[in-house]
Amino acid sequence: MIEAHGLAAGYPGGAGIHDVDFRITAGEIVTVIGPNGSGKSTLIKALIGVLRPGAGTIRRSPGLRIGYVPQTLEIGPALPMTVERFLSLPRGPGRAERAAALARVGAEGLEGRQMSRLSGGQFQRVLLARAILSRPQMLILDEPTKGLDQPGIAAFYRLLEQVRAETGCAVLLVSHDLHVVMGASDRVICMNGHVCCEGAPDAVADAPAYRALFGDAAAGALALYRHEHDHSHHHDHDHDHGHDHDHHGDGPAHDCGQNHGPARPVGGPSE
Ligand SMILES: Nc1ncnc2c1ncn2[C@@H]1O[C@H](COP(=O)(O)OP(=O)(O)OP(=O)(O)O)[C@@H](O)[C@H]1O
Repeated sequence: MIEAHGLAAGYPGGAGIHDVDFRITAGEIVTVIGPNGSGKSTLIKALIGVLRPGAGTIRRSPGLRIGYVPQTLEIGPALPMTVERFLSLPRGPGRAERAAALARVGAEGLEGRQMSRLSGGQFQRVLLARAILSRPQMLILDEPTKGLDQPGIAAFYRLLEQVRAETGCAVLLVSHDLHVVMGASDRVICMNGHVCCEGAPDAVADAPAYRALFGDAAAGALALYRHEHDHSHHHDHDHDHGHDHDHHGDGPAHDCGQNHGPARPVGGPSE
């Protein structure tokens, strides 16, 4: 759906990403992880075309419909806007379509509520409802679970899996929720200015670059992930969420070490 080679993109002063090869295919859930400032949002912006690459190539499937959920969207009380109004801008889908989108993301009945008065989890669901209204072939979400508690994060990931299963859309997301990411992604891309390592969650979890970047957080997330994984997935090809982790790159993670790019010491996945 999207393929990039030798991609560099950034800002005056030199911050950004370089030498990134990337691809995502139909129906995949791919998560980009990495420390603060490691270029995750920059990669997303380049892929969706709001940031012009300084080098490399990006190819998108012709007519690719992308539903984008941005990292931040401030709608304060100074800007009164109901959920219904928010969903009807700018494309103007019909009332039934809006209600169906809200129902699909588990936010039914919120139409009349003010956006500024939604809880964090409700707000994220409404953003997702808006993104799926364009019937995207790919959903791109930049830290959609920021500010949610653990059950909220897990529920949101289950929701993404459901939407993927129902619509077949690919999902590309940025996240700091290491242990949930490991359980819910087909493929993980670990960034630090460039792609440090990538592959199936198991393979990335074992990659030295991943462990070097995330330190103790990596070990903790891995232990939790493996524990949960043992109990919740049976690899029997009968999952109700319609995918199988074994389909996607179960070889060793591609690991190009951690001596390139703007690496800086990090104590954990988020500040
Ligand atoms: N608009 C901008 N102008 C200048 N520099 C920027 C801009 N946006 C981001 N940067 C810089 O580019 C680098 C990568 O930022 P980016 O937002 O892609 O990181 P990130 O991995 O998404 O971080 P976080 O986890 O904190 O959201 C950082 O050094 C950041 O300071």
